[in-house]
Amino acid sequence: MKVSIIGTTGFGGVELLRILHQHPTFQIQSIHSTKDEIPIWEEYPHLYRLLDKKLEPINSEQIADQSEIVFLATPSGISGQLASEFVDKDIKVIDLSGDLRLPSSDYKAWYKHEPVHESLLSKAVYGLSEWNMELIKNSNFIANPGCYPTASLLSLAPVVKEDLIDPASIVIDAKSGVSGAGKSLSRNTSMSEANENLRVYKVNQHQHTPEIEQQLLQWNNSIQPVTFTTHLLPITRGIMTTAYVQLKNEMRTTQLLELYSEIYHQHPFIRIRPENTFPSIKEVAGSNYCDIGLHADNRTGRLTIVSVIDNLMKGAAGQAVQNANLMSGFDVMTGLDFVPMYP
Ligand SMILES: NC(=O)C1=CN([C@@H]2O[C@H](COP(=O)(O)OP(=O)(O)OC[C@H]3O[C@@H](n4cnc5c(N)ncnc54)[C@H](OP(=O)(O)O)[C@@H]3O)[C@@H](O)[C@H]2O)C=CC1
Ligand SMILES: CC(=O)N[C@@H](CCC(=O)OP(=O)(O)O)C(=O)O
Repeated sequence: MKVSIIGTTGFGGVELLRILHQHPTFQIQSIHSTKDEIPIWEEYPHLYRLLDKKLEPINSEQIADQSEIVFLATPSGISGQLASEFVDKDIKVIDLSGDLRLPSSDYKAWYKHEPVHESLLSKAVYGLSEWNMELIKNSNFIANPGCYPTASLLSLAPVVKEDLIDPASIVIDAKSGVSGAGKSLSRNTSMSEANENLRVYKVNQHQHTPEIEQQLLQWNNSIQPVTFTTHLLPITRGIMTTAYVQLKNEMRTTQLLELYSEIYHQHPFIRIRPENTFPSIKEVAGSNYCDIGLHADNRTGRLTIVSVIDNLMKGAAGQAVQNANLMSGFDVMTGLDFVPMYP
């Protein structure tokens, strides 16, 4: 199947290249950029002699004629416009941005951009692979989830769906490596500011807050607004979310681990860690895994759930290819069977 990438020179785009280059069924047809028409290895020398492709201008007609799947690894505000040029044609579109994940009013309030037209928005399926599998399989248009929502939602889904927690008690403490901010230079992600530092940012204003709440509410309509706080870690890849929730009734850690293991049993990318072990970011780096560890504190009645992903893989390009696999009728693992890059 022929696939094309727009926004190829960004961190999400170049991660898509890494995955798709060795995918057994998807074939990279064309790669697109607003930049000069140069070989991709001139922009990314690690691809020298591995990928013999030139960046091409974004000509939607031509891309639509040549591709069966288009990945949009473009910024919010841009993706929505580009998507509208493809969705009515008979090709599949997977968008990595936040443009198609939220209702217009929330998008406007949190992203501060003009939302896309309702007719386009209504066609997009939220691509949280493990939980929206059937909808994804039957869709041609995917709003790939944000990186933080992926880690947070996968960790909270079982207790929220099973109605085991006080719905007003959710606190998510989240930390990300700097590649989450994309390739553009910024002061906070510069070496001198980020290295040997830990910085909190967008306190109570992060654009992923409504995305998390929206999905939690679909699972359990009693859920109240969540506290979601993001921090910048001095590492390149990876996200850790630590969720704190109040259990409605006393439960043992073993019971909860059994529940999580049962629920995620058939989902190869979700690894539930044994009791008293917790995942670290490096244990999933470079892979599409989401690893989850948890502990119920019987002193406080609170449950602590730790979830780690690679923001560029399960948090972006990896989940996008997982969704493309689902849309194409392939096994989810196809082309995504990466062992984490440890150490
Ligand atoms: N980084 C991450 O961990 C995650 C990112 N995302 C989302 O994925 C998308 C891509 O993120 P990321 O790769 O990090 O971002 P980057 O900033 O690294 O790259 C974005 C790319 O978009 C292209 N672009 C910029 N402006 C335009 C435009 N006007 N028209 C067409 N293309 C344009 C650029 O490519 P060129 O210069 O070649 O045109 C640029 O390289 C974003 O929406 C981001 O929010 C989602 C989850 C995680
Ligand atoms: C570390 C870092 O800065 N991360 C970014 C993630 C942005 C992102 O993925 O944007 P979407 O809204 O399109 O999903 C942030 O926190 O804003």
